[in-house]
Amino acid sequence: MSPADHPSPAVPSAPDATSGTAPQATDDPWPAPVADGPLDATVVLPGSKSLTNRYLVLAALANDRSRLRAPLRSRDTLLMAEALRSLGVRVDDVHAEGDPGAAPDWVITPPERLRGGVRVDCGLAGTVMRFLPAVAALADGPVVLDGDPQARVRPMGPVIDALRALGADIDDGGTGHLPLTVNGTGRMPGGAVTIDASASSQFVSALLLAGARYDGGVTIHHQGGPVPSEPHILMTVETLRDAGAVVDDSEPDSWRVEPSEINALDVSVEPDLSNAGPFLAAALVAGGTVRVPGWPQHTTQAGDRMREILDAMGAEVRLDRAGLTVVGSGELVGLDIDLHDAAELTPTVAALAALATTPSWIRGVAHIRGHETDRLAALGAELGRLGSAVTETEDGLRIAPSRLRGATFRTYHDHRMATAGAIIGLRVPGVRVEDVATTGKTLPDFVGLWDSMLAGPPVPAVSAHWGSGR
Ligand SMILES: O=C(O)C1=C[C@@H](OP(=O)(O)O)[C@@H](O)[C@H](O)C1
Ligand SMILES: C=C(OP(=O)(O)O)C(=O)O
Repeated sequence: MSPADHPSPAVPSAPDATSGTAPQATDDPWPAPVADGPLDATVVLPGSKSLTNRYLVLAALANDRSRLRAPLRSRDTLLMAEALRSLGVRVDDVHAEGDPGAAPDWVITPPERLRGGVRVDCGLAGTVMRFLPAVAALADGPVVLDGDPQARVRPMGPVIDALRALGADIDDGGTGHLPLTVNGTGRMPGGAVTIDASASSQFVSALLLAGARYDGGVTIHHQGGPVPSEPHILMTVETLRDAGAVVDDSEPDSWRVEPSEINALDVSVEPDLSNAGPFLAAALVAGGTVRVPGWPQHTTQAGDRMREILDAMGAEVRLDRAGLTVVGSGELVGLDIDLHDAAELTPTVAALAALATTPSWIRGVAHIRGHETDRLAALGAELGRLGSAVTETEDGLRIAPSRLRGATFRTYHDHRMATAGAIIGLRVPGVRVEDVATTGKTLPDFVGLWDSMLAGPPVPAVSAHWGSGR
């Protein structure tokens, strides 16, 4: 990876990070459209949240200017960019040469020293609230982190304790939650730490991403129940290696990042495969074909598991160089699945299961009670409100076939609850999704993309020569 070229025409920085980007002036609750026939759509998904926020963090800690091509601009990534700016990092919009019409890249210029004496808004973004304290420990003064009211109940204790054990001074008022202050001193000793990461893989990712810049690097041993969402840790390891860091992940539940410089990056962000989930699911529910161009052949994104899930539920799934194509008949069957490794797919899979003709059991996702909301309780309540025979278990959901009815589908500030409601609305008239704009957390203009998918391919323009006798 080579450092980015000197940025040419910079345009004003990104839009307001606190409100997201979604141009979603729409009714609330939003009447989810019913599909009136089989689909025939190609959906171009914006970049991955998880990759964009990892690249931003690494670029902020790098030894030179980096360039992120096709980054995701959504609430979570704009909050990350804004947080890094407040620490003194420059994040500029720069148009690719010869392509002024395309969305600008991000060019990231790290400062000499990360600046303290600042406040960071984490919103409801797990990646910001977990990754940023590990970065803030390298700042030269106090960094206060806070977020949305629901962010204040998301688990933070293990990452706070681990950072303390590695040399950070953190004041969380004894709560183990946001808000907290990291009293940075400009350097971190680092070393070895034991952590219980059973509540979130993001604790491990946070320590690894910043750990290369700690004096002694970081060695992490996990002790506790199984670590969820492991592909996300692999994503962290691979992005670190792309930036020249040396990472050892050869032993289970143990990771080591050596102290080193982080090289500047010049990378294109893959489309967000978890956000692709609801669109691909639509092919199964409405019947017809949905294509997602740019689906990577190799990826660490957990959303890649949608291929196996859709196949198991009855779709025809084809991955080729053009991207992913999913063809459905409108009939779908249930499945028995452990989603521990791909927990963020649970709301999408649960919505599909509620429309299936046979029972489903989703297991292994107890920790998603600590996601944007308690997702098991939220899915239990909202699928139940639509008439689904859903039972919440300690670590998942059991869903039996039943006749669904329209109702208001509450979303609890959770983007994936909103898209789950939209999936069911394709088949069930009268589903109204509360606060659909919450999808802006990871996907700008969800409603616009959904409407375009339902509208089908553009009608070919009438030839200028039509009727001219040729
Ligand atoms: O590191 C990341 O980018 C993520 C890790 C996972 O978190 P958990 O390990 O808390 O499930 C995932 O669910 C989340 O959407 C994104
Ligand atoms: C769990 C999720 O997000 P976060 O990064 O906020 O943890 C998610 O996007 O499903």
